[in-house]
Amino acid sequence: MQRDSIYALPQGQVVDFAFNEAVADVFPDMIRRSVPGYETIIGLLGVIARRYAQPNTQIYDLGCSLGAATLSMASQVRADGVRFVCVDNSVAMTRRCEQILQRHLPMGQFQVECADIQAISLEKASVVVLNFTLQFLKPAERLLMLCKIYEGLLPGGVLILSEKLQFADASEQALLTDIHLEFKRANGYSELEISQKRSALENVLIPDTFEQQVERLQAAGFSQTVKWFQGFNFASLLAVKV
Ligand SMILES: Nc1ncnc2c1ncn2[C@@H]1O[C@H](C[S@+](CC[C@H]([NH3+])C(=O)[O-])CC(=O)[O-])[C@@H](O)[C@H]1O
Ligand SMILES: O=C(O)C(=O)Cc1ccccc1
Repeated sequence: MQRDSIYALPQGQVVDFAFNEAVADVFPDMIRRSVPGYETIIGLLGVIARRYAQPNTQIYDLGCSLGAATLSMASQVRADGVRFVCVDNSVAMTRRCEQILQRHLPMGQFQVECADIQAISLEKASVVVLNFTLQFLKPAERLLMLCKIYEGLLPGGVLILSEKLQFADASEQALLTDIHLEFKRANGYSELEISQKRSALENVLIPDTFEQQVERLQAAGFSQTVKWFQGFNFASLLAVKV
């Protein structure tokens, strides 16, 4: 695995974060050292998918990056005739994702598409995964995305939604942000790396509060929403279409 040193040297002017070739090259290391609980979430979302996957349906991995969520689900799901549809709008990611999935899954069991997740249509979905992807859409566009997912889900289907959280309470926000910084330091990131990446993400990753997430899921039609994981300021929810 290649080590992430993208923000190790001073960058006169830090440009907005993008999922380009350089990021794709180091992505597994970057996300593991940046998102507390990432590997646990990947493993456990496979267990959730196993419960909700229905025979002869599709499982969508939206903002799939290198396909980690799909690989976990493919190893867990037992239902017959399930197809994985992996979508990401970064060519750097989808090219690598295609190669990785080819090594692990039979052809015909998956499809990788380079597209904006807002532009695709979902069909016969029993499981939809948004693992740290919704946070990169413009806030005003997030509800419409969830409405589309709700429409595409079959009855009894599930959305697994993982997001970086913001907190309305200032002291909770300060504490969890601070512990997240400590987590990054503990994983070997320098103060320069941490601060340059923070600037790069400032206008790109805009977190919502847990309350906003639940309200929006309800507005989209989901009647049951459960938070099943939280690691500091990162959480994962599941929302069921009854
Ligand atoms: N509008 C969009 N359309 C399609 N893709 C998008 C869009 N916006 C962002 N992306 C893609 O969403 C992914 C977000 S990373 C997901 C990790 C993965 N789920 C994992 O479980 O390893 C999370 C992170 O890096 O914090 C990137 O690959 C973007 O190109
Ligand atoms: O690094 C951070 O602070 C994050 O919020 C997570 C992240 C992880 C990988 C790419 C972009 C953002």
